[in-house]
Amino acid sequence: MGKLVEGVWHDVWYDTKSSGGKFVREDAGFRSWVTATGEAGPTGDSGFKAESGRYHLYVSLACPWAHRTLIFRKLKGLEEHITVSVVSPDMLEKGWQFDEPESLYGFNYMHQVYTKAKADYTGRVTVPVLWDKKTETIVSNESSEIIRMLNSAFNQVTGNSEDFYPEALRSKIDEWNDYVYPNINNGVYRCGFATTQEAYEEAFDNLFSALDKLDAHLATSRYLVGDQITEADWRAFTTLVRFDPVYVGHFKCNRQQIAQYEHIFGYLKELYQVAGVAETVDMPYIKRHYYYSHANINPTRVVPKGPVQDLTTSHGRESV
Ligand SMILES: N[C@@H](CCC(=O)N[C@@H](CS)C(=O)NCC(=O)O)C(=O)O
Repeated sequence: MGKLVEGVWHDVWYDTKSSGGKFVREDAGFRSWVTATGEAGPTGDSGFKAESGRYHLYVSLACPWAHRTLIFRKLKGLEEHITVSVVSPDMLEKGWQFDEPESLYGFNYMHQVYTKAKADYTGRVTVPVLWDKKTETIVSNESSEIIRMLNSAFNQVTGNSEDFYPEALRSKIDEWNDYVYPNINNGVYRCGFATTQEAYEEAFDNLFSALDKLDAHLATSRYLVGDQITEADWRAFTTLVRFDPVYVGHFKCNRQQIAQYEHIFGYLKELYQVAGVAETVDMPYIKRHYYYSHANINPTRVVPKGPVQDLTTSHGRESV
């Protein structure tokens, strides 16, 4: 784990001293958009037109943010149009690395992808990364924006017009995202990476009150926003599916398991059972990444065997 400073790799853990023991996630550095026409999106430069075969995703199967992009690639029929490289589950002193040299340039480390895009880059080397093979640069390393691109920019390429961010529901989706991101998606990391008791307890309380609220909402609402699956659900899903196998133990999110939440558990199973989604979930890889890579949290690097959890059984959500 570390970061680039003016293009040079430094092996440093997160600085929580300057924030009272709290983990604060850095903003992403590359913020352009692929669009249907190649015009600029809401931020960044123009010139990234949606074309088959032009783009490449760098992901970790463990990372909940990268996982979002894999789900959208799958559900939007983009597998034959956007290629993928998967990093090794083990993120060690040199950050994300590849088990085999990656296919585009033969790089062994993810930080080489960043310095290929910007030789003097300063910042964390995160996944996911959406790479443009044509101009040889990073389009975006912000998953919330990558999934919006995948949701709509390639519709003419794929003929798939399924919409997980429909105009009429946007304000409700945004509202849920703004609540779920700090308290749940990043909330588990704020528990696990806290370096003071106070910072941990604050994150823990926020996390479980948010999960309580989610459970109550899902008692009467089939999905987060009404009766159709939206982006807000996929953003929640990637954290919920990792919760019992990883976050309960490794990140000390142990007031209760998701399996003990009546409504969230059925909701998690239903999302898992959507065609194609289970194929994006690699639980042995996910567990190996967290328990092996964060040696300051788990110095023995022993990966727990449990829990035994079957997400393919009846979810019972039809009646909600
Ligand atoms: N804003 C980014 C966050 C991505 C992120 O933090 N990814 C983590 C893995 S889950 C990462 O690569 N961390 C490496 C690091 O912080 O050095 C996004 O949503 O795309």
